[in-house]
Amino acid sequence: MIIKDIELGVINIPLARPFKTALRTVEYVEDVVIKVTTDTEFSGYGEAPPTAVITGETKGSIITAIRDFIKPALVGMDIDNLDGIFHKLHSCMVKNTSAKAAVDMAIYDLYAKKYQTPLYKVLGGNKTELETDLTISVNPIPEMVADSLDAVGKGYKILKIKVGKEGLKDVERIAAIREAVGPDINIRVDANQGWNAKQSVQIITAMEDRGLNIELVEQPVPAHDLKGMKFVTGHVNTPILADESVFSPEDAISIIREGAADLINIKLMKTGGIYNALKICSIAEIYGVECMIGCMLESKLSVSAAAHLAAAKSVITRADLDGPSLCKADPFVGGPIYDENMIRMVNEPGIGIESVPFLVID
Ligand SMILES: C[C@H](N)C(=O)N[C@@H](CCC(=O)O)C(=O)O
Ligand SMILES: [Mg+2]
Repeated sequence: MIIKDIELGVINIPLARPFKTALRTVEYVEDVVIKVTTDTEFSGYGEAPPTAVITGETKGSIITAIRDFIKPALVGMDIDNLDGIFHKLHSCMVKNTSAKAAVDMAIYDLYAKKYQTPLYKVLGGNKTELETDLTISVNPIPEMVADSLDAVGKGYKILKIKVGKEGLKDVERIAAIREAVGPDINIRVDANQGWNAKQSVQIITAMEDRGLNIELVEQPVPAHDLKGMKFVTGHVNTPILADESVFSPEDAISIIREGAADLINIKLMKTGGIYNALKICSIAEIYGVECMIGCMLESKLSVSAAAHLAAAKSVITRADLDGPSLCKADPFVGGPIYDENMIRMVNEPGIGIESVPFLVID
């Protein structure tokens, strides 16, 4: 099965509610989607969100990276030569991890389709369902309480609460949500780099002293501040999860060796796809560190690639795969079933997405 072409397009899906973090506010999923065609009837699909504030990529940069660098490197290669394909993918240019992720997942999609097997089984997995959290955007406290209660009413048992914009006031945010949802709901907190190290210790300690029972705090300090993250991890009891600080397998080794975080959030858009994400899984297994699988503002296509990875790896013990649930519509046919907090894997070959409606870019 020989790679013939990589077709590019864009999907535009409105979000059910504006998505607000310490880094940005977004109202649409407006992602690049690709179709890798071959000399057979099989095609593979991939998706890349332009998350400029995290990966540095824009819609334009993703399109250019794929069209001008990745496609010329991969056209003509045999899908069975996975190792060769991924070496070329990662050596044809540096960074541009979301562009690479879209192509990586389309290649895995094709490989699994060739062998008529669901991707998670090709990756060696046997989990048939995953439980995801739902993200609550950072807003005035009464709105966040209402959104949290709404999520719990829909069956979510894990909430990921966005904070990081108002310092110590975040303790009041979490206290109000904890009081409203009760003790049985799992609360994760994501500051998206919004605090400094000392502030983080003060805020997290205050949450601990008030008995708010937080499962973990995600990326409290700026991505580059490993020293600060290590300070926080060493001075609080709540587990610290590294997100924006870990893109590559090398980053994972540094964070773990430094003791800078307790947990790692793997996102295909940071690793450049499944190939490097598998390396992070192996590193985490060796060091006995658990991982979360996360997503950016992505639709069902790329989130499903991440779901396949999570279904394959026991070291991935937590899922933040709520992208499809945040979207107002699902334009795709096939793939895993997103039933609020539960993601159920299905037996279709590859990622499972049968068709991708997109606008073709010349
Ligand atoms: C969507 C997901 N739950 C999430 O919060 N992802 C990111 C932020 C993604 C973005 O800004 O697109 C995270 O920080 O974990
Ligand atoms: Mg995060």
